[in-house]
Amino acid sequence: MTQDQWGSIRDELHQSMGANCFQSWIEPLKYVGAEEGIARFNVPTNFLGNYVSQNYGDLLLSKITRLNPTVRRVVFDTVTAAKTAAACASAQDHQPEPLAAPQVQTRPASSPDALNGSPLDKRFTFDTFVVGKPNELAHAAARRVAEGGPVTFNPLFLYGGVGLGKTHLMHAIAWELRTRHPHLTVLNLSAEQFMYRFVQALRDRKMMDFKELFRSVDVLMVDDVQFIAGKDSTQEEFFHTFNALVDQHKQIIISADRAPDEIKDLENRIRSRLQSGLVVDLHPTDYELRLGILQAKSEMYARMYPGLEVERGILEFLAARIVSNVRILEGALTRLFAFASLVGKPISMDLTQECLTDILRVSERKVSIEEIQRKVADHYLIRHSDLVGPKRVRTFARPRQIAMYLCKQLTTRSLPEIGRHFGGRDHTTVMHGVRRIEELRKQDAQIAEDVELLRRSLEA
Ligand SMILES: Nc1ncnc2c1ncn2[C@@H]1O[C@H](COP(=O)(O)OP(=O)(O)OP(=O)(O)O)[C@@H](O)[C@H]1O
Repeated sequence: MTQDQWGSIRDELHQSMGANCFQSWIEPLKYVGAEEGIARFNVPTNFLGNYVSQNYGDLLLSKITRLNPTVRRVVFDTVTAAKTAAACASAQDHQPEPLAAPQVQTRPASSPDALNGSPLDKRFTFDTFVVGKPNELAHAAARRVAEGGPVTFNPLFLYGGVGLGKTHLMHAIAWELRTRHPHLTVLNLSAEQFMYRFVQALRDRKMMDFKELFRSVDVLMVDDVQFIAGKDSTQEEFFHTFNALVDQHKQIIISADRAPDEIKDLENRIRSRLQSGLVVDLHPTDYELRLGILQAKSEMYARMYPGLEVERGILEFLAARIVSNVRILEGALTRLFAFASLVGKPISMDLTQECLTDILRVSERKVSIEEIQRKVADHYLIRHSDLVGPKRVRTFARPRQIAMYLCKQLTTRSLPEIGRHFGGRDHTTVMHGVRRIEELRKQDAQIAEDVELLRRSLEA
């Protein structure tokens, strides 16, 4: 930031604070320069430095970062005439006095564009976000907002269940804006942090600062907005902040675990404000999206653990079995790679089942062997007795193998148990059947489609 730019910030502050306040607190600041992310000011007394830091620190930082996004901190050095003289004298003695001047600092911003909001997670970018049917609309809307053009829908309201990628998308927007429009001030924080800051500002009588800060951002992102339900004063302040930013055509992005009209104890005026832009939901993941995410993450892990890789069959198994949320899916893969590298074994199906027993048990869906047999028999228009009976003609043998394969994929039953349900067959017969279908799925499009159809109808 140049001295001229500081001059223009001073003018703005003069306007907004009023002459008295400005003369008391801002006029005495001497801007020294900005280096390595720190903007330095000299102040004549410790008291003034402390006061300005506590009461106007955030405001100054927000104005400075708008002009110079690399600045993360504002530091006030107390420079008195006596100290300057002492420093000169000691320099002449070649005994430099340690710089006794206390440095009063504003709290460091987590990253330049987030001011003091939540730090942005480096992993949460558009590049690492896997798009599928359940999240394609949310992804498209996020991309649109991240372009940073004229504000078309305000707010963008993203909602969906736990671990479905809301925070990931919000951070991706922030990263993208940072690259495309580095001059924009993006504040990203959770609704809980918003409330915390609000309460603190009330307690410290710094509401002016609070209001100024929130009204000075170009893009405001609030995660988990359902948190403010039932908290009346926070809602009130949020409402005013929201309106002020919308009036200035500043983009707001909100996330929540449910739609605005499902958030209880939310004032109606806020609810209708939240609905006034674009409301999009992230649907629960489907099999294809889970598989896509697993593939992307396993490629990443394969780079981190040279020599370890995971076969598609195992990824398909995990995608079919872990249906809860992406966080658990990721956790399973992390554990699998860490475990295999610790025990020094390749990632096999046995190792997967051993290492993930607890996750697989919790995620076990209530699909029974009987249900699978019934669906398969209906699909191929054969009788149940032929499906499990001894006849080896292909019209019965192929559906039987498909049913065995689905039992292995969708239940936690062991091979011998599955064998018992198929007319007391041996576990090696079941294993052969499962492997056969694994191969055929790659070679025979009709079988691949049948298996997929059956799996979907069993999962539904
Ligand atoms: N489509 C996706 N592609 C890649 N990773 C994803 C996707 N969806 C979610 N994830 C990952 O899943 C994890 C959980 O996502 P995130 O934290 O964004 O969920 P959330 O919806 O904000 O959940 P919560 O409501 O618990 O805060 C993150 O590690 C994220 O990277």
